[in-house]
Amino acid sequence: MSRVLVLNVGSSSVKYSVFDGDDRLDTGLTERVTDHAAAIRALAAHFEDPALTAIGHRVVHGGTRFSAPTLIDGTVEAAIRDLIPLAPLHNPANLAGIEVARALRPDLPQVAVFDTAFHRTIPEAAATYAIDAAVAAEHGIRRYGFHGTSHRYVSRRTAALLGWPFAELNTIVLHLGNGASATAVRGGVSVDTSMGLSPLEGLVMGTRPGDLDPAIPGHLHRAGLTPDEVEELLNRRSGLFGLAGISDMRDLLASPAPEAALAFDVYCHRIRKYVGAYHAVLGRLDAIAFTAGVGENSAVVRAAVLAGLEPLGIEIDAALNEVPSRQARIISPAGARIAVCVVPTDEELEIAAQTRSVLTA
Ligand SMILES: Nc1ncnc2c1ncn2[C@@H]1O[C@H](COP(=O)(O)OP(=O)(O)O)[C@@H](O)[C@H]1O
Ligand SMILES: CC(=O)OP(=O)(O)O
Ligand SMILES: [Mg+2]
Repeated sequence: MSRVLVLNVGSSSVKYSVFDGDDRLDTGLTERVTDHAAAIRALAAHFEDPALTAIGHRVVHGGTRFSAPTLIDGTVEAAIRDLIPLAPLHNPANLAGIEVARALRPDLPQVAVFDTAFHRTIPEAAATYAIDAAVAAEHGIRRYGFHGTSHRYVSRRTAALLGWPFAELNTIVLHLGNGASATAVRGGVSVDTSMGLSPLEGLVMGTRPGDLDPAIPGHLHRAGLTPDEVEELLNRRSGLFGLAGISDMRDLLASPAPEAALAFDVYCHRIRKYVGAYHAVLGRLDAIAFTAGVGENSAVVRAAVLAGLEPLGIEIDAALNEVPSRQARIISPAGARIAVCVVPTDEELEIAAQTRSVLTA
């Protein structure tokens, strides 16, 4: 039996799990992380297990080069490093995880599982930005999409929950964590997603704005901010934090400040827009799945996002929505045309399976 340690280093959290096959032997979560390298080093004891056979890593940006899980060597590590400008909150932290793992267990194979991989199926019409085609080609400017490991896992779990073949179900997955993204999944395949070249586009997040008028960065630059200051503003001082000074949804919901109420409204309005857009992209919509920290735990957010969408066939049962549970579950009324579900993501389980698939291939 192969034993795999998985590291999932996100923008605000570090998660690890140890699996024997699909059995989770151990798991842990550090939240509200600012120093990722220190949070990873604190896990050193978990790397020492002599029964480990591999280490699997979540890596956020894989560019066009990686569409499958990949055994990490110096060349792969350099490629992940080259993509840092496109994922400045994530790829450095993912590399820190790889470096700590290599230092502690040079004897073990390490595998990278990329957030971008699931989205390599997005059609050109959705992946192409309407700018000068030669400039876009020269600079690799296209929609890559992120959280793909989660969108893949959750869309498959949603099909299992509903008893539908994965290859026939059309789903909108709303991954609402510190980073957040929406994906339209048609028959098991990602056909559009809200994050783009980088994990900045789309939904409002803890510290990132999501969609913006593209004039804004240039306007701020001409007003005196350096390009690095604009990047910093957009990655770390926007989103819920920019609007209300609070990036964590639990704290935002507990705040009585009017800025917090506005931030909540902006956050939910943006998600609603994407639900409508992806309903149109899919044509026939069968299911909406809420996942990740906010999506799994906040009944208030789920209710606000979908309120008033009954004319689209989208409805939540208020009592079912409020039931606290860690299980995948349906929260739409019995007989609803579109199933609304809460489906806990498990990026670590998916990364462990993909890690094993590389080593047994
Ligand atoms: N009970 C809850 N109610 C509302 N939000 C929650 C709850 N539990 C966690 N969250 C939110 O989930 C977000 C973190 O989600 P998570 O998926 O763990 O993040 P990451 O993007 O770092 O992986 C935070 O904004 C946190 O406040
Ligand atoms: C891609 C991304 O935003 O990831 P996270 O939600 O972990 O920050
Ligand atoms: Mg996450």
